[in-house]
Amino acid sequence: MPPKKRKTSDASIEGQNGTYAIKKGRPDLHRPHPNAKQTEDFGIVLRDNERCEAYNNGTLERPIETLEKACRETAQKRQSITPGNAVVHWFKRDLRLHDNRALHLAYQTARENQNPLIALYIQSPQDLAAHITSPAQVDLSLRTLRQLQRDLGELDIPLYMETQETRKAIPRRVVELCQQWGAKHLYANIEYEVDELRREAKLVRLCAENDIHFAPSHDTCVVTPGLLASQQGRQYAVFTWWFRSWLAFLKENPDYLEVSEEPGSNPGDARGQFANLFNCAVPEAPRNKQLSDEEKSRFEKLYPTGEHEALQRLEKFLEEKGRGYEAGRNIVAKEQTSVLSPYFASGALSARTAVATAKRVNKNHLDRYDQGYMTWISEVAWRDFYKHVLVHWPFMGMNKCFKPEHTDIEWEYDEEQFQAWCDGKTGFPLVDAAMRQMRHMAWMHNRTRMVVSSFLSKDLLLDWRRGEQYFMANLIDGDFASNHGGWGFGSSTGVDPQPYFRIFNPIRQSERFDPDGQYIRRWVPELRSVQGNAIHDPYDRGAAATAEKHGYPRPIVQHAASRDRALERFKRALKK
Ligand SMILES: Cc1cc2nc3c(=O)[nH]c(=O)nc-3n(C[C@H](O)[C@H](O)[C@H](O)COP(=O)(O)OP(=O)(O)OC[C@H]3O[C@@H](n4cnc5c(N)ncnc54)[C@H](O)[C@@H]3O)c2cc1C
Repeated sequence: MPPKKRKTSDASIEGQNGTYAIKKGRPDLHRPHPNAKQTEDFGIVLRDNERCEAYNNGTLERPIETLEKACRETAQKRQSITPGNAVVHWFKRDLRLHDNRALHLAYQTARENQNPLIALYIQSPQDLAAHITSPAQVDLSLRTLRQLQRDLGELDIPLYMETQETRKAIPRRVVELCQQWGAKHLYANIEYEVDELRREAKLVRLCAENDIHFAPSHDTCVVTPGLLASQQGRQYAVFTWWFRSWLAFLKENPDYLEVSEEPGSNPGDARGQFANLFNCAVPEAPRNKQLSDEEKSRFEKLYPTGEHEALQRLEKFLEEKGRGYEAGRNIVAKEQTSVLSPYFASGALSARTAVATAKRVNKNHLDRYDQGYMTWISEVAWRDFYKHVLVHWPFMGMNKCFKPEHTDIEWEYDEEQFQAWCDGKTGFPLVDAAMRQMRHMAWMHNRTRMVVSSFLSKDLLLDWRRGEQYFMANLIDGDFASNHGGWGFGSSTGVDPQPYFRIFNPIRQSERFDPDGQYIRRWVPELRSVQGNAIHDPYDRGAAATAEKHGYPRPIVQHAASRDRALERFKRALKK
């Protein structure tokens, strides 16, 4: 059955009917959650559950609706704006020329009006701090900007970059720059996090007041958030149903997989006209986001810079590993996955291009022919799914769980155990290997992300939000929606989660997904000489002397007892 279209959103943000209004001055929305005292020590602001209810029953406007309303209410004004002397594209997490919706629109407008196109990037240390962006990701973005500047330069398009310390100042600054350059048209792609949507809404109004045409574009998802709904007109909370609807939508609307052309060269003498904007210095990483020289060169080797690399990796992966993906993707030592997530996160690669390319090599099918390609397409769809979820249930971006009762679970805050988990010293070899892989590569295999998130939240019963934060602070592919979604799955507190009573046994997971211990031996040198099955549980399987000799820690918890404790704690909160 084809999906019904949701009423509150569309591929174009303009022309919608808003039905919600913010009820201002509601103290219930600011009341702290009973667990807030404990979480605030870890920078986790936790409000009571009324906020979720307010979004769910429509008495609190969603940030996407705030943006839609701003676009709707300024639409008439926008129509009256005449072309200026330039068109601006504001790059954010869309650092590519290929298949970039807003950039393409910007170039079209520039060409129609014989205007030069100017590209803009603003680094905001406050934004990086708020999103806990890892130094590895900051470095990748800055490297990508350098590459982008070169590519744009070949088209005579300048890339102006600067740092704005205060995130609140950004909308005003963007308008100022447009005015300085005589630009009457501004383009940008929408970011779906709560603060970003609200900022975008503010900018839409500010631009309209200042005679600048700005209506941001949907770009980062293959299918725009808000377009898929169940027969009852609701947002799906279960991936399987949502994915069916996603596939049906793309079959009905194949244009959603059409990639946008790259911009062409600027007309006339753009170099002469905007000479001071060419050769702009790429911003420095803020102090607390800097890498050592050794880390820089390590990450650059692991994740070479830019969209050309991303597109090559995509083609190579599909050609060499795509068919074997379904069979091999869970074997953690096999390196059967694409490792494209850093490029999706920095925007060097669009999800649309990824799915369109996979469809092409899969004889033009999304859900037939080769199982490897089909599964890979469905994995890329998970990325869309979690963004749809965040847009519809914005409280998920406010430290809340999908179901309010899950926010009531009583978590532990044992610092020593948390540190052992971070350091890869829990005494559970697969968990430790994974945490050390992340420390070295700023990346972790999906299977082990599931294992370590389950271990933190169930075996250690530590607040999953601390793990979520630690991942963001360390992953090169940190992406709020996917990370939150993954942690919601592992801790059984999110949408479509692992049921709370199904608790991964880290030793069993190790036997299944690293059967010969190759991954463990690679990342845990203390266990390299351990033979056979003992690699999964050295202290209980006759390799205690070797493990001890090399300083490998004993397990910090007993899985069976921890499991019982977790079940009891979940049941108590869920009143089972
Ligand atoms: C606890 C936890 C935290 C996670 N945090 C992040 C994160 O911060 N950023 C991030 O991009 N992914 C995150 N994921 C999802 C997934 O682990 C990574 O996307 C994947 O491991 C990246 O490797 P790859 O590019 O080789 O993936 P492939 O297997 O090649 O998949 C291709 C692409 O599909 C997408 N994808 C695959 N699996 C998922 C998934 N489960 N959820 C969402 N998208 C998916 C990614 O964009 C990925 O690059 C998390 C998963 C868990 C369980």
